[in-house]
Amino acid sequence: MRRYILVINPGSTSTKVAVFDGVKNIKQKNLSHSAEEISKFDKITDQYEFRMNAILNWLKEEGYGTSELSAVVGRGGLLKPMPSGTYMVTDAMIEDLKIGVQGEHASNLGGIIAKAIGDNEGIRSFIVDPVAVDEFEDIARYSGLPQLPRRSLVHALNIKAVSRRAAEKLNKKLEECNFIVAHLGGGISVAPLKKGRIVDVNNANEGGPFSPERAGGVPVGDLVNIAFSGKYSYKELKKKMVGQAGLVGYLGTNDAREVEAMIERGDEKAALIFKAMAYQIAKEIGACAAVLSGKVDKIILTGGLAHSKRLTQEISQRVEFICPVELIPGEDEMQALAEGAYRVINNQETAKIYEEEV
Ligand SMILES: Nc1ncnc2c1ncn2[C@@H]1O[C@H](COP(=O)(O)OP(=O)(O)O)[C@@H](O)[C@H]1O
Ligand SMILES: CCCC(=O)OP(=O)(O)O
Repeated sequence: MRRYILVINPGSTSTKVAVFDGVKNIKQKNLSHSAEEISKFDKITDQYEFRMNAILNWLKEEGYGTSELSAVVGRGGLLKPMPSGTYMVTDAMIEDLKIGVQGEHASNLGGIIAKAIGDNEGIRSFIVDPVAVDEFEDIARYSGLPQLPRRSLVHALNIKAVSRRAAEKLNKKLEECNFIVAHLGGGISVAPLKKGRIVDVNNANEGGPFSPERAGGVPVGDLVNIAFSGKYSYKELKKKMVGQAGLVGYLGTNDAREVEAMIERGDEKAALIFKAMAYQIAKEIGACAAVLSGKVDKIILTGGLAHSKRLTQEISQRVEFICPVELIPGEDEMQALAEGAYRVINNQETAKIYEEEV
């Protein structure tokens, strides 16, 4: 009997799910979730059943049973800062994913769902290059307020995967390249890669450019004022910053395709907001060029939003003075997750243990 690897990738606007035969993607579905659908849930862990059902229903529709799986691999979440690699999902990891030790994000469900399915079938579950991967240089950790160090929360999985692909095209090893990668998804990470290491990033959950549904960096004094205005509870304000801001806040949708349709219909506000998002992304790329002292081999635009010509042209015309811009729309995450699990089940690599690494 053939045995498959199930790949689960919960993002803020979607759950991507795929079945792999070895490292070959044989079936994939991107299940999109509207801001309205997601906003019903108070906490990320409350979405467990909703996302689990969506995955199991899809598997059933496609005619696969969980008994045909050899391993389950999920996108890892906001765990403690950790080195990159493939990790076994352990009980200690599950505890931290449930608490959300570095915050709330859909990717916290990746390991939780993977382990539930894996344990049920008596097979192994893994995560690969989670968003908590931390390769910062020490200089990047200072924020200006000693109590609040800057943190590495980043689309590490896709950033590493597309960077490997871009390095190959240059006939170089990743460790020989300096890249700036802008992952443009539900959240946005703009990261300088120095010799293949993510030495800084805006923090996709809390800073940098605004994104389809996140506020990004906002004026801090004004944020303190509204936090103490009595208008919002702690929970309401946290949720607003990561789920009801950005494109959702200005235009009521997290779907860039809908925003483009509004622009096509002549909506001037939508056009200006979309341009403003591009402007902020370009500005962050400029900052990364300074981190790399201008020695940049390539700027890479990736993630779902990199499908938008309007957005990538707007960004490119502001940054192509730095170096060539390459578009890798969508993501390599599903492939990277499957390959990470495959290397371990084929004994080419040993899975790391979370509690030994953090
Ligand atoms: N073909 C497309 N053209 C324009 N925008 C797109 C396209 N496909 C996806 N997007 C946008 O990309 C964003 C989601 O990116 P994605 O990387 O899938 O996010 P996540 O994994 O964080 O949920 C959404 O705003 C979505 O509307
Ligand atoms: C917290 C960083 C990861 C992130 O923002 O992922 P999505 O774009 O999938 O929401």
